[in-house]
Amino acid sequence: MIEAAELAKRYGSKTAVDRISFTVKPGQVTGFLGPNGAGKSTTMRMIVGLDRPSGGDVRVNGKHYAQHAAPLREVGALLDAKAVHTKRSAYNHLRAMAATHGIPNSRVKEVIDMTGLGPVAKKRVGGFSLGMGQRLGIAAALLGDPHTVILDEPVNGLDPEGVQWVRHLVKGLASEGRTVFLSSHLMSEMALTADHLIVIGRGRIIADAPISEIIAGQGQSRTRVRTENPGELVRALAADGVTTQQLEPELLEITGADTRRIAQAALANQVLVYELTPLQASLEEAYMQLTGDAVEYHSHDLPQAPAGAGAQGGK
Ligand SMILES: Nc1ncnc2c1ncn2[C@@H]1O[C@H](COP(=O)(O)OP(=O)(O)OP(=O)(O)O)[C@@H](O)[C@H]1O
Repeated sequence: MIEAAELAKRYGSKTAVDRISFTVKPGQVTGFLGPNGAGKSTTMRMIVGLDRPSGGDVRVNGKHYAQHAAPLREVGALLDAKAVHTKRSAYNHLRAMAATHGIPNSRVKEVIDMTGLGPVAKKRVGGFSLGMGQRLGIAAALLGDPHTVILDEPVNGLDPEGVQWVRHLVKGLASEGRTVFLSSHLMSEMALTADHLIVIGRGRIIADAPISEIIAGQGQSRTRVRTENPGELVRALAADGVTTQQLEPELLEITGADTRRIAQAALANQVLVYELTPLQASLEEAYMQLTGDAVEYHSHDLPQAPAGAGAQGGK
């Protein structure tokens, strides 16, 4: 269990994390989601004592990270996959870590097997690809067989097989009752991996809920309607403050009214409707709606492309 209370971090005049409170529970995968610069890495670094909070508090299983007698057995973290001595082999790197924490060599072999590093374990880490470096970082995080696992962007640089492997690994760790906290800016990946989401933007928590609730709550109900008399239906619904968009002569997309209300309006006005389809917002749409105001670097802040550039494909 990770518990943050009013946790804050300032760098000079910049507030990276703005008095956030949240709990990461055991037995499920909690995703930590947010745009670039939202404060995810800073928060994770404070959890493991690598950054000192400017305010508030964060504890793992009731104690500050450094107060644990054997922190590596309590919390395993992947924070910066590149922070490894490049001249050592993966095996020697893990062995050195294990030796300083009283972890037996047999565990080193176990995590090498778990992370698929076997074939490259004796090679120098300096020559590792980004994906191999990520696997080594995850192996190091799991070395102490910790109750709590914190992974900052673990799928960064992994190929599709690697992404799937991380997904199975973290779900497996959670099913064993461990606390798993995982950051990403990849919505699609979170939808497949996380049970619960904490969404952060500009250092503040925007949402903290089960993933299903985030999807259901954010996407305003939209319905696709085919009717022989769209004008009449639009008039009937407009009176109730509902927004409609006519996509084709007999096709409407209606926002802000559920299917029952649309059917009632159609019945009351004797309008024939021959399709009524609720449209669910994708996680991507829900995320864009949530973080719309919280993105630090908007793409449209970039200089405009010259007129006509990139316009191919338009109809
Ligand atoms: N050491 C530092 N000194 C000054 N500012 C910092 C420092 N570390 C982070 N920041 C700033 O704090 C904010 C949060 O950064 P952080 O790296 O925690 O975000 P993030 O959500 O992990 O982003 P990303 O997805 O890009 O890694 C950013 O605006 C960043 O520029």
